Amino acid sequence: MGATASRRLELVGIAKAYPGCIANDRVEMTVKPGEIHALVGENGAGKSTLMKIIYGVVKPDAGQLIWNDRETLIEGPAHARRLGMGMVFQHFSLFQTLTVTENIALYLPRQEYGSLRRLRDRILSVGEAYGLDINPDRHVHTLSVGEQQRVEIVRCLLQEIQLLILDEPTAVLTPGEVTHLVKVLKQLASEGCSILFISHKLEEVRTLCDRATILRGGRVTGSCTPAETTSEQISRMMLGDDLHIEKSMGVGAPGDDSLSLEGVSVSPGGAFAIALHSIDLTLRAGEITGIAGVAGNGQDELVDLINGELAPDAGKLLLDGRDMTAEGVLARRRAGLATVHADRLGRGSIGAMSLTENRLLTAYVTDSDAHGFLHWRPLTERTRELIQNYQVKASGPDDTAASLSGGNLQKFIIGREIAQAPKVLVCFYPTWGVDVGSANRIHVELARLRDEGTAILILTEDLDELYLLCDRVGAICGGQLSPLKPGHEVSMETLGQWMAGTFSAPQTQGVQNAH
Ligand SMILES: Nc1ncnc2c1ncn2[C@@H]1O[C@H](COP(=O)(O)OP(=O)(O)OP(=O)(O)O)[C@@H](O)[C@H]1O
Repeated sequence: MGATASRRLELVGIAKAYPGCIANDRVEMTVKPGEIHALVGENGAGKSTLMKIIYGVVKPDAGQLIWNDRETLIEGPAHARRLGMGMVFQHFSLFQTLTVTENIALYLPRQEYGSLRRLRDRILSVGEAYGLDINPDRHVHTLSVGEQQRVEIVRCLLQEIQLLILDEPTAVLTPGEVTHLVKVLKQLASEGCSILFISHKLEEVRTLCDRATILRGGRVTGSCTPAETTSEQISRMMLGDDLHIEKSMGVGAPGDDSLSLEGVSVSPGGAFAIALHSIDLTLRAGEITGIAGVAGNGQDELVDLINGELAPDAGKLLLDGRDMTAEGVLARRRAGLATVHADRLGRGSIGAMSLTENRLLTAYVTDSDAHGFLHWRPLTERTRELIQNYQVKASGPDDTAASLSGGNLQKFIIGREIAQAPKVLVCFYPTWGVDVGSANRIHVELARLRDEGTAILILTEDLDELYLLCDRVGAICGGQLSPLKPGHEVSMETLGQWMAGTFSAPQTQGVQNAH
């Protein structure tokens, strides 16, 4: 029946309210068989909620769902999967202590995969068929964000699938990986599988999707054929007429060395962790340095090393000229180091805690008084300011982190770190899942922080963002750092080669990185 249906999915009057917020307001939408359909909208517009309703994770307050021309009540995700739906969530639903194969086994009915060995073989063959390289034996906690996402995608492709829902699947992929994924999605669509795709990358929506539905404040505000619509027109449907995008971030005026790694090496902390080899890196006050790289090439280790969570085997770390190699996380934070982690709901925040409490997780150094006491009222007030300044969609400082949409949580976390005016800011994926307007605000704030003298390190796979923001760019591959050079001296092709590991040996790094 699925193959002959005229509508793979139709939503009629779908509504969902949370305390203090209407997440979906009488949403109407149709997805045809084999159609790649984008759902776009600002942070908190209700996109994830709508996807969760389709997939049976969230029950709507009202409305109907028509599946393959028949009204259907989705009882839950297992039911949705039996019907032929698969979903890749924004925050991965993987068990960290289990292997890739074990995780996927939990998701499929036993009769479908037989034994773990057979499942392992199927994972390998599906991964190979779609160019999604994953090792079925690795434990999920050893995988980078990008690798975990590949597991989620492969897991959906193991079943007979008629509708694949992807909540920002490309946000953490490199351009090469995105190209791969686009191929996979186009192939699936040509086989009749419909794709529902949430993305904040409007150019990607324009090149990939047949139709787009635009949500604003929980309501459908328009739909279009993306190839025939400009990104600017789509942005206006999403954000209204007040959209203003600052296109240039200016350039830094580098001052003194704020943080230096001198010949730092780290042996792998676990069976699958990446060793760092003789890293020389200097971050200067008033400068943004950007490091590109395919996920899982040592970025996590580099951040943990700078942060004080990973001790080096050799080499030195200097913060503001002080040797802090032997110091831990707290001492480094007190010395003015701040970090925005890749994992925003886990390391970046605690879901069950309020926004004020989450602010305190890292701001207690700046927010406590001279005697170490905390004063709740000013803290709440500062949290309220943070919510306003970064236009975080929340009803107030008492909201839990888990109740925020992904992009709004990202805005909150990055705003929290910027507000502390650190001397050094290390920032993983600064605008992951953030809509165009808010991404621009974050870029402007990062440039302002740089101009005030902070040394900023950005790790991202978004090369457009890297070139837009960074004064110097480089790449990390296999735990080795490429040269770092001004953006205008490094073409995207060269940077792509560096990401693939084609650059001079580490012995010469000190020379190449010298300014
Ligand atoms: N479990 C929840 N409890 C309370 N409020 C919620 C919950 N889930 C979502 N919301 C609220 O519903 C609104 C829509 O959230 P949703 O996650 O659907 O947005 P989104 O469009 O996917 O945003 P983003 O682009 O940031 O991912 C937000 O204001 C969010 O705070």
